[in-house]
Amino acid sequence: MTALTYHPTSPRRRAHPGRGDVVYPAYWIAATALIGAALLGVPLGQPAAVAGATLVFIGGGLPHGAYDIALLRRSVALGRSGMGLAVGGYAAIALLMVVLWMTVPLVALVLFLAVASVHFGEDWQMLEEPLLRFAAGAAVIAAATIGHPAEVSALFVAMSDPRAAVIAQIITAAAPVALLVTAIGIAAAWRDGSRHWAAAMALCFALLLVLPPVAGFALFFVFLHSPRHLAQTRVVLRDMTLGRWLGTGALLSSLAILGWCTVRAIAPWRFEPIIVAQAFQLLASVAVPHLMLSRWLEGRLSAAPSSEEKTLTA
Ligand SMILES: CC1=C(/C=C/C(C)=C/C=C/C(C)=C/C=C/C=C(C)/C=C/C=C(C)/C=C/C2=C(C)CCCC2(C)C)C(C)(C)CCC1
Ligand SMILES: [Fe+2]
Repeated sequence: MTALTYHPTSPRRRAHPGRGDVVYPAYWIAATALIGAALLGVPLGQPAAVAGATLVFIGGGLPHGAYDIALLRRSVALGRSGMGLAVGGYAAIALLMVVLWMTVPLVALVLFLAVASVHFGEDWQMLEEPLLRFAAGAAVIAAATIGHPAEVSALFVAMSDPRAAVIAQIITAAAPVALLVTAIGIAAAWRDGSRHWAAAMALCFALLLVLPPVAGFALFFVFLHSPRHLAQTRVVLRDMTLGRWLGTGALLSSLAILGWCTVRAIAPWRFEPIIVAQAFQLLASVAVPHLMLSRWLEGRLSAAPSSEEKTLTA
């Protein structure tokens, strides 16, 4: 992994050389283990393996959004009522997304995929062009879909309704363009010094293409996307004790799961999605406030660069 340091650059360049080049050894270990399992013929697409991958992406991925409110508190001074408003607003937006899943699941699915593309595109801070970043974000979905159209289509349908198969078809049609644009993004990231990230993402896209979709997604989400967030967050919240850091992650992630289970138990649902579909619906629900907050915080930081930003955006 590369140290989280700031690289000074020309004031006209948005992206800093080597910026965002954060990959931990755990990623290479997990990727190697998955390749080994696939070569040994482990059935990674079977229900038990999908359930395992679901546990991994919920347990390992959910905590990375748990510090959103703590980050907000570092950015603006919040009194008691301000805190209540922030937490309430965050939970209300997530709840609104849950209501969308209940009432218009197809709209929720389209919104989820769009939000995910923008959010995963934020990992590509080394790319200056917003369209390149969006394509790179969308390529995570595109690679899994073009590699396993039937499985992804079935998952989309399980999350929403039978018309979702058309969405999988549209993504399959658009996938070559997204992947081609992303290849340019990878080359640019490599050229500009973010070599660990470029190599890790190139391998991840290849694995998303060949491995069953939930396994490939768990690898990306838990070992590439979340650690980047967590590393940046830890820099800002460095004075949090380890106990409080772990406690916040565990508590808020558990609350999000508990909230999901409560709503599922008391609200009238028209359908009963399988567990992996529900796990993606839960992610989608917290993804919306997570994206809104991360964009707002980034906007504030770029409007008022501070010494903290120098480390935060490294
Ligand atoms: C603070 C707070 C809280 C918590 C929170 C949290 C914990 C968050 C998290 C957040 C997060 C954690 C986010 C995430 C995001 C994610 C995403 C955005 C994802 C995406 C994905 C996708 C898009 C996928 C796709 C697919 C499918 C679905 C199938 C298969 C294939 C594929 C892979 C393609 C609460 C609510 C309790 C309360 C208030 C405050
Ligand atoms: Fe995230």
